[in-house]
Amino acid sequence: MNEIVIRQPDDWHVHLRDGAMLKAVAPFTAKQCHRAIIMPNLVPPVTTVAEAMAYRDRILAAIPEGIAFEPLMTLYLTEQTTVEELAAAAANPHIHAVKLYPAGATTNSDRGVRDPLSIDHLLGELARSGLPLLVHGEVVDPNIDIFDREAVFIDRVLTPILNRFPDLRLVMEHITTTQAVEFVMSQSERVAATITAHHLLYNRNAMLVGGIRPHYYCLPILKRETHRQSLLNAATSGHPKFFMGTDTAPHTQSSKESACGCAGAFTGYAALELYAEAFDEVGKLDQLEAFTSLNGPRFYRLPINEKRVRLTRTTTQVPDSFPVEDNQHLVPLRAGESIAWQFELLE
Ligand SMILES: NC(=O)N[C@@H](CC(=O)O)C(=O)O
Ligand SMILES: [Zn+2]
Ligand SMILES: [Zn+2]
Repeated sequence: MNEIVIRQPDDWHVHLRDGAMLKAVAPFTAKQCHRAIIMPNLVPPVTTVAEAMAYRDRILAAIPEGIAFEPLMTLYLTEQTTVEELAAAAANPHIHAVKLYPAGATTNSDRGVRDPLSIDHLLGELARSGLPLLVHGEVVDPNIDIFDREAVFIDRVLTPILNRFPDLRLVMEHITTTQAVEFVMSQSERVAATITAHHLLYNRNAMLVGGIRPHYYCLPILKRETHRQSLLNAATSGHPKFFMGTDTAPHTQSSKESACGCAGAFTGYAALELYAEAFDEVGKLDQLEAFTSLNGPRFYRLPINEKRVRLTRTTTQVPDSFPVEDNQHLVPLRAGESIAWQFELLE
């Protein structure tokens, strides 16, 4: 297959940041996706409905004229979040989820929740309203190896929470392991998962063999090949529990290429092309549309997009970097290499 036409996708996990970075990256996501779930881990985080509405306005102001893009806002759960704020979020048409970051688990998660088993009043409210809880699923226990943190989180945190709240709707974000695939499959339809393109395309060798490659460092960290195979099976299965969430997570070149570099990979400039490569690798391009454009709206109870997009098999060169501001640059995943597909929105 050298060409494929599918419904326009949505990205169910993006970091658009703020200020100059927002202006630099928002157009990329808006060019490909009609909607995107906007992660709230700004500094300081987006914790109230009022802050989410103000951030939404800044995002819309960063989208080029003539592009129809809908930011689907989320709130960042803290230990100070109130039940009233969550009820107001559920009643707001622009807020579509609430995000749980275990404190210290990832970029800008310091204000997250130290003990996710201590917020039953908040989880009870989400279960009542039906507003989905999106979870960065890794424990922060220093005794747990970084490659095991997702699997341990399932046993220690996710299982008890889901047992306590049978109505809670939950998305395990950016899953990276066989254990996560099996866990999500073992649950009812109220539990789903996003999968990134980079976790479908790469195992940990990409980050560590032949030199340490900071642009492949993201959290949860790339795992071994068997896990990548499980993710590929899940994503290309057509099962409605799995959908696209790029976790495009831009950081400036200087903050990535550092003795203590930030976690996050910038893939939003070519999200669909990268997913197409992964699906093509296993001969499953016919399942791409379910993953990128049908399963997400179904879980979030939103209509399917009307527009179509075309992917054409054409080798395209990836720039070494994109400008942000002044001397700041953004290095994309695959910088200086090529991508096998080209994206086009059909009007
Ligand atoms: N994925 C990452 O490695 N980084 C994300 C945070 C996150 O999604 O965990 C970021 O905000 O940079
Ligand atoms: Zn995360
Ligand atoms: Zn993320």
